[in-house]
Amino acid sequence: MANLIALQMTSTPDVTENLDHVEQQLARLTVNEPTLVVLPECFACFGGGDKVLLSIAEPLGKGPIQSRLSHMAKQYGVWLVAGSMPLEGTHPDKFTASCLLINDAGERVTEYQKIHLFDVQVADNTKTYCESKYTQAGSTLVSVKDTPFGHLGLAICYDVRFPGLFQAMAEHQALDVIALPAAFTQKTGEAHWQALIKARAIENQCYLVAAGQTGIHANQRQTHGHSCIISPWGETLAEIPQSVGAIDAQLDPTIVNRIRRDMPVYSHNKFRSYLV
Ligand SMILES: O=C(O)CNC(=O)[C@H](CS)NC(=O)CCC(=O)C(=O)O
Repeated sequence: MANLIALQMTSTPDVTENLDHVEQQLARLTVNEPTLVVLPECFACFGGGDKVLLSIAEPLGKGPIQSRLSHMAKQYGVWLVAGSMPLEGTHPDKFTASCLLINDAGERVTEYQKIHLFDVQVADNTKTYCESKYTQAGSTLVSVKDTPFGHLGLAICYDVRFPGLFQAMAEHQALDVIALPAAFTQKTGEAHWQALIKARAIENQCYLVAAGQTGIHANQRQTHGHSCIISPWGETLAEIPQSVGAIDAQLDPTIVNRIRRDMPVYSHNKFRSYLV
């Protein structure tokens, strides 16, 4: 057994304030089994604009944000999926939206760079989202086999709309958990969030831990919240509507195995590419 946790936040442009908040939440946990804590997209800095994000972008493996995350993971004995944070890319005017997986010894296990960027018109007060203006898209799928949580897949926010990403991660081995840091808009979240996260959990027959931003941010953007932990059968195991805080659920591998035994969609699938 293992424990799955999502932190829901209303992050501000102030990095120290946001990291202090993460630390307060971690300090409250009782950890006596492997614990995965998923932080929202842009947990360290939100609503300050792209110049601020560019100014705090760190090289991979170096810098105050990564160093503090590593200390916290070790001190509180948890695995961290550090939402997304800006890291220096290869383009001088852009950063990557990077999700770091840090183990309970404080070591970086992997980095995933958001692949699908949110260049979308939304009928809210922001109207035009153009993430690619300041974000350099990733192009590599990242999942990690053999974690204490099984085969763990990483995806960020808008990525959840592209089921092919998850199918590709599961090509050779089914996913056991999907970690999904997010900052869904209030508008699109109301319409689609729950259906999307449930669909990804059901079709992959895996746990899904979705950690969201919530509330109204410094730039007046409103995010949807509704952080959720979904079971491999599509049940909502834990949910926090629009407040700030933590939710948790148990990961039980026997449930995953039973669902896959009774309904073996993974082996029934005629569209896995190596079968075609
Ligand atoms: O740019 C930042 O400050 C932080 N990044 C985000 O908030 C990102 C890109 S704008 N948001 C999303 O991907 C929302 C997706 C979404 O809402 C949907 O798919 O409906």
